[in-house]
Amino acid sequence: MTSQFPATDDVILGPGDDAAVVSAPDGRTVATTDVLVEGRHFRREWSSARDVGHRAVAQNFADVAAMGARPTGLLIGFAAPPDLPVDWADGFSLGVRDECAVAGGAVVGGDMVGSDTLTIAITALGDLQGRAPVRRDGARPGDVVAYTGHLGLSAAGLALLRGGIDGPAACLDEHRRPSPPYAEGVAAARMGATAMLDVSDGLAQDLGHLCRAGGVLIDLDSRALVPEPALVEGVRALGVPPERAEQAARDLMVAGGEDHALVAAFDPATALPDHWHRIGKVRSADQEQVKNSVNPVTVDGCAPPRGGWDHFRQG
Ligand SMILES: Nc1ncnc2c1ncn2[C@@H]1O[C@H](COP(=O)(O)OP(=O)(O)O)[C@@H](O)[C@H]1O
Ligand SMILES: Cc1ncc(C[n+]2csc(CCOP(=O)(O)OP(=O)(O)O)c2C)c(N)n1
Ligand SMILES: [Mg+2]
Ligand SMILES: [Mg+2]
Ligand SMILES: [Mg+2]
Repeated sequence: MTSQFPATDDVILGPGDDAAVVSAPDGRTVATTDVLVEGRHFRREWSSARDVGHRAVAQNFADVAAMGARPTGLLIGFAAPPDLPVDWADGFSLGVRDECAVAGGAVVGGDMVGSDTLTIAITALGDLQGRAPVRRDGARPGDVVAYTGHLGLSAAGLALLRGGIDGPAACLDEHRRPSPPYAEGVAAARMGATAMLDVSDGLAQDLGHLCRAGGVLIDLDSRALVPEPALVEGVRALGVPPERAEQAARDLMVAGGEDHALVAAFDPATALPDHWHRIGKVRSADQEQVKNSVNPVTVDGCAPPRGGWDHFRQG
């Protein structure tokens, strides 16, 4: 499984010994881990082995990017039932290899064990290149909130798969192989982003973490949340009537997760990096207000949609 993973300049010693050695020129390494469990995070009927390889890497390197770091190394814990076809493991490895090539990191090690449930536990490393990490707790009142990447496509893709609907491809593809804007994490850090995270659970939910960490509130501007045409198309394919499609798509942007878009706060005097879209503002709050608030994140001053899925269960 390991020989097909190419090394990069960061790899001093790759897989094969008791541990790998990855360079960290400035002495600051970002480390993060995420686990994917069959049935909860992916289904073999909905995603190919190669898709799952892509997604496993993307989910982890998105967290590296969200700290403002450059992806360097990956360690892959692969726990599989004994009857897992060898082809599946090979396909998974190809997906991992190809997503590593996109993100810029390398597989430096891992472990393979037997398990009743197919489970993939990845640890990802990144290089801060001498910068301070962009944390969740740095947003200040008055900051602009902006995102880059996709919002809502993956959630639409999941709803389409659940409904057995074969399209539009842009939604299904984003669910199967999310495309985090890795390089934008570094770009945002260079531009002085005050706080940042990747959207895995849903925009409003994840921005809630940023609010609670920073003791602030965030209000999103619905006019700035412009759904991409493929998302509106996906919502239409789910059976939402045309007059409600735009709003349903916007709700998916706010409530859907797993696209691994990057969302960050910036000082209002800073020009946003290219490809970033302004979607809201950080507001001041007293600590108790934030701690006790069910919805520290609002849209036009109102509670955000609770979840994207309800819309489609109706249809
Ligand atoms: N079991 C755990 N042990 C230690 N830290 C954890 C554990 N689960 C989550 N964390 C930490 O909590 C933070 C948020 O985790 P999570 O919500 O999974 O983040 P993300 O959505 O970015 O993957 C991370 O810093 C993560 O490392
Ligand atoms: C089969 C299947 N069912 C449901 C989902 C939806 N889903 C699973 S986990 C998740 C949220 C993110 O996962 P989590 O494990 O919390 O990742 P993290 O936030 O740690 O990156 C979502 C929306 C899915 N991806 N696949
Ligand atoms: Mg996590
Ligand atoms: Mg994250
Ligand atoms: Mg994560």
